[in-house]
Amino acid sequence: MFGLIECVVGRNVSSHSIHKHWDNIISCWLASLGPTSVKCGRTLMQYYQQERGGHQVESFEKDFKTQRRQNPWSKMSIEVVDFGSFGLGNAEPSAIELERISTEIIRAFRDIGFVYIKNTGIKDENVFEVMDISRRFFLLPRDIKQQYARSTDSETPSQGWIETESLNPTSSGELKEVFNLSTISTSDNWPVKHVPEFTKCMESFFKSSEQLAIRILKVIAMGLSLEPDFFINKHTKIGSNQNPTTLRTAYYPSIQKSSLKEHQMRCAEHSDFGTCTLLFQDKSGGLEVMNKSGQYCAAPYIPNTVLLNVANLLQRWTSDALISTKHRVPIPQTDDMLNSPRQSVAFFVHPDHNTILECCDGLNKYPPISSIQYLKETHGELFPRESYPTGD
Ligand SMILES: O=C(O)CCC(=O)C(=O)O
Ligand SMILES: [Fe+2]
Repeated sequence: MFGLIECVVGRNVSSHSIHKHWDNIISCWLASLGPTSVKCGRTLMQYYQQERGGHQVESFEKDFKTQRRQNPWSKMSIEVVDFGSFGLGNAEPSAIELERISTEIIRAFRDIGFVYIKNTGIKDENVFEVMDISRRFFLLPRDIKQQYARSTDSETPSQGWIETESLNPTSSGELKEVFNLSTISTSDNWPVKHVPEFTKCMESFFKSSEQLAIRILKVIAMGLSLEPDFFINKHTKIGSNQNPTTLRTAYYPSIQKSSLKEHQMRCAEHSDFGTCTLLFQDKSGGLEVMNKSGQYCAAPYIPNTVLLNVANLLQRWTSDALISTKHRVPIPQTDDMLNSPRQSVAFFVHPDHNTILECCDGLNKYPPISSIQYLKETHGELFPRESYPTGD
């Protein structure tokens, strides 16, 4: 799209015909809306405002909205739910208010599997602190980071630094590195010498994310007409080696176009494994979520929100009533974005290893299975050991 813009503006044509070209471009573009449309839309809107005067903006907005209605990707807009009354630091709100929150979240979970929640008590400044401190780790030399690499055959197979991974085996490798924290209050495997604040900052963010996740588990249960503690009781060992819940800080370096492999992504198409995920993106955004028609649309950064999504195990647990939706982070389109590193922080919520997952509607669509067995069967490469601690 931007190539096209430069190409047209670069031609020696009258201002009238530039506008005509723009109208054509916009019509074509609107007719073939793609994943980056939202961002392009804003840029084009600015063009209209700056170059053509306010009178055009109204018609542009009208066209844009009409086209959005006609295009399947645009049918997926991710709702923003206000969690303020139940945010961290607040006591439990009234039953009516809890019902509103749970109804709104479950509606989004049934529909597209993703929802933004705002006023959670976790602020952008907390998120950016994790990103700033972890970036200092990611910028260390490789041989130092290797000392903190995860070991998949340990009891905590996700803990530590991962240089590169492929969430989707058909992808050509992902352009990211990550550091995972799953067991807190263990003194080993922290780069204390190099980034002294790293441990404290990650552990503190882990604890706030866990507290928020517990509140979210409550509203999910209520929205499904289950006992409010139904899920909470199965997530009691978060932060220990009996539960694989993981806080992940991810660093996506800037990209050299010439070294890109075919179909390579920053984060390949996948769905998450566990109960649900809390995702925090930096201001550059970049995440895309698949809609029901199989098309990707942008799930941009929205200040002071958490992007919450259903993961595979919760889909199975709810007999597919809640949807674990595919998502990805593709290679950005503009040179500016290619030259900018990207960061995100995710909290992957999982039940305790020994939880027996039985379809919670009682209809037994899927046979009961323990949570750790499910992970071993679906992601054996990440959980290769014969057994993992369960506390039984
Ligand atoms: O970095 C992101 O925004 C998304 C990462 C993600 O989806 C994942 O690691 O599961
Ligand atoms: Fe994911």
